[in-house]
Amino acid sequence: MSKKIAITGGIGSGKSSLAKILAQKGYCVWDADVFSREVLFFPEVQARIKAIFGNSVFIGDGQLNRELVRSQIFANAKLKKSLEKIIHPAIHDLFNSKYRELLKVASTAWVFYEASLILEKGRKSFFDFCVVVVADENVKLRRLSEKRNLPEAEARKIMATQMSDSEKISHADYVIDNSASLDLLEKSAEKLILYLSEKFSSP
Ligand SMILES: CC(C)(COP(=O)(O)OP(=O)(O)OC[C@H]1O[C@@H](n2cnc3c(N)ncnc32)[C@H](O)[C@@H]1O)[C@@H](O)C(=O)NCCC(=O)NCCS
Ligand SMILES: Nc1ncnc2c1ncn2[C@@H]1O[C@H](COP(=O)(O)OP(=O)(O)OP(=O)(O)O)[C@@H](O)[C@H]1O
Repeated sequence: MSKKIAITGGIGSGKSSLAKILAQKGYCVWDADVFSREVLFFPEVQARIKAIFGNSVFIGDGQLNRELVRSQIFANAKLKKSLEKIIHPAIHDLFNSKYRELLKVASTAWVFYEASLILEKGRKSFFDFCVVVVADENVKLRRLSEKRNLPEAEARKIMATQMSDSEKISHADYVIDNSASLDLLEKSAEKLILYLSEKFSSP
């Protein structure tokens, strides 16, 4: 039986790093941030975003000016909600249509789905299993600033809109602490696979 396994966690916790390790091990891994970039090219999605944010949020080739939208939505909860109301249903539809296609050819595949807002949006029950990645706040802030060039003040603003790690942990089926090295994250990924293989029997 196929399984949908959510990987969630706060900004900078290491979801993408865990997802990358799993993909390197050959698992099927999808990324909600990639889906969100894809749906942003859908004409109906662009039209609705333009109606709220104005034409200037799209630059050449129909690309979203991400920095501009980021600065607007994390300073204005109403705008953030409006954007999510447009993008999230489109992402959900894309997931479902991809999942249906996958099941036609691989009915026992596990799909790992990396997405930041699964718990905030009450989407846990859509998945068979939910992995929460956490890391110490200072570690997340340092990584985001040094490796992603995201200033601490901006990172904190985004964190303030997300569920705290302690609350996320209370909803998790499995928790990975990624405060230490990438080698240790790889070991945690291996342990996770062993756990899932016992729980679900191998894919
Ligand atoms: C605001 C946008 C344009 C900023 O783009 P940018 O390239 O700077 O960031 P990126 O998309 O890589 O997101 C980085 C991280 O920010 C956090 N984040 C993004 N959107 C949100 C949100 N709506 N609420 C809370 N945190 C968010 C997540 O932890 C995410 O992993 C972009 O994040 C976006 O379109 N957000 C709305 C869609 C959404 O909710 N995405 C997140 C889940 S799919
Ligand atoms: N254990 C680690 N050691 C060192 N650097 C790490 C570790 N884990 C992640 N990083 C780095 O920290 C940054 C944030 O990690 P990552 O992108 O995996 O987080 P994320 O949870 O996917 O963030 P976002 O919510 O923004 O998508 C990245 O630059 C990544 O390379």
